[in-house]
Amino acid sequence: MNQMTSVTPLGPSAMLKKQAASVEFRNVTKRYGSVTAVDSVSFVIEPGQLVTLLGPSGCGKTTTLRMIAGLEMASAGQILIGGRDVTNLSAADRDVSMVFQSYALFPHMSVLENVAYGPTVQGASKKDAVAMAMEKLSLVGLTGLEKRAPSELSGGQQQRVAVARALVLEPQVLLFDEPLSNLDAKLRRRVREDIRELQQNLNLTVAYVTHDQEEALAVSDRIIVMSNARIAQTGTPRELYEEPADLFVADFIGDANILTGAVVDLAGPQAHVQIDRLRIELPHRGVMKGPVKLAVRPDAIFLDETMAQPNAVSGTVRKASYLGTQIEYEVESPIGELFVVQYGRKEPIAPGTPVAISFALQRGVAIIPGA
Ligand SMILES: Nc1ncnc2c1ncn2[C@@H]1O[C@H](COP(=O)(O)OP(=O)(O)OP(=O)(O)O)[C@@H](O)[C@H]1O
Repeated sequence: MNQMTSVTPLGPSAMLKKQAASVEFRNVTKRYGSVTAVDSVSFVIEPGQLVTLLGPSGCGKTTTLRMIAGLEMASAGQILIGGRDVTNLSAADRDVSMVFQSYALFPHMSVLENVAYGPTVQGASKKDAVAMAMEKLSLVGLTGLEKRAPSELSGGQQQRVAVARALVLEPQVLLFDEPLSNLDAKLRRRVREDIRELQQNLNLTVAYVTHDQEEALAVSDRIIVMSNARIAQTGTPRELYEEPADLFVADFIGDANILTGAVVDLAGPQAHVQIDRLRIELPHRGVMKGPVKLAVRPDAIFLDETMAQPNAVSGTVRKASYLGTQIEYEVESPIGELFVVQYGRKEPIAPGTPVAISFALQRGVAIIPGA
């Protein structure tokens, strides 16, 4: 594989600011022999949006990203960038740049040379290439470090060089393949915020691969959740968290208590759901009367020691962990073992204490259709 970050040629208009472009997959499939890595996937990334491809190892997200770049060719289907069919175009003809997980910096070149390399190879004069590189290094906050070798930089700084090198040819689309995986936990948060800020300030179209759901929730305009080579659900972070389409998404995005209940009545857009002694009303999302699964977020469950709740299930606290900003509980109840998170400065409820369990109905409880 070509380890050069940029896969974009420098055309005559490369010095001009380009418009962010859309990316569209129409029933795209990728097969490696008998393995189907991506199976008839369709989506649209709107211009100027940051969209993450999120899913467990082996679900097909890297293959999808590499097909946008033209580093893998689709076995079937159509890929459009900015409305142009690029399905059969090589990487060099797609106007796309990629930041690789490993950064792929040239160790024997300075920071400046690394960033100026792409424009130089593509025919820019040395002066223009240096000017373009300096501008991008300034954008990523590395002015002053131009002469250093990559080995003289921290992991976070190396990552920024990789971003500057991908930006320098002003591609229509920028791709990130697990960009934070070589950084320690503390840096990760800062760098992901930097990437998001840069993307928004420059109005870039970005496709971003991660298997970390928290990272995806934090940086994305929209998330494409993949499972077994297919799309499980596409939506904003909030839509995925609050209205997971199936048990896989409910479990993969954030923590969820998966409970069994029954729709006992349908009234307009609302479903009346019975879970033991709890009766709740939720938007029905196409469910029929009968058994359903519910995904209940840990912070949508309330525990009350007074036991005086009319619409509540009784339970017993089994474990309480005080974590500073939150207290986490394991609670035993007739509706199952519950994982509960409470925020705010409170004394933890002691293990063994009987509690009344109720749900926040406005948010954090979702019906899973078809479950
Ligand atoms: N070059 C290849 N030859 C054969 N099979 C491949 C090849 N590349 C990927 N695959 C297979 O395709 C499937 C999807 O791989 P892909 O790398 O896209 O997954 P991923 O979601 O990015 O996983 P990870 O998070 O582990 O990188 C996997 O089953 C993988 O083994």
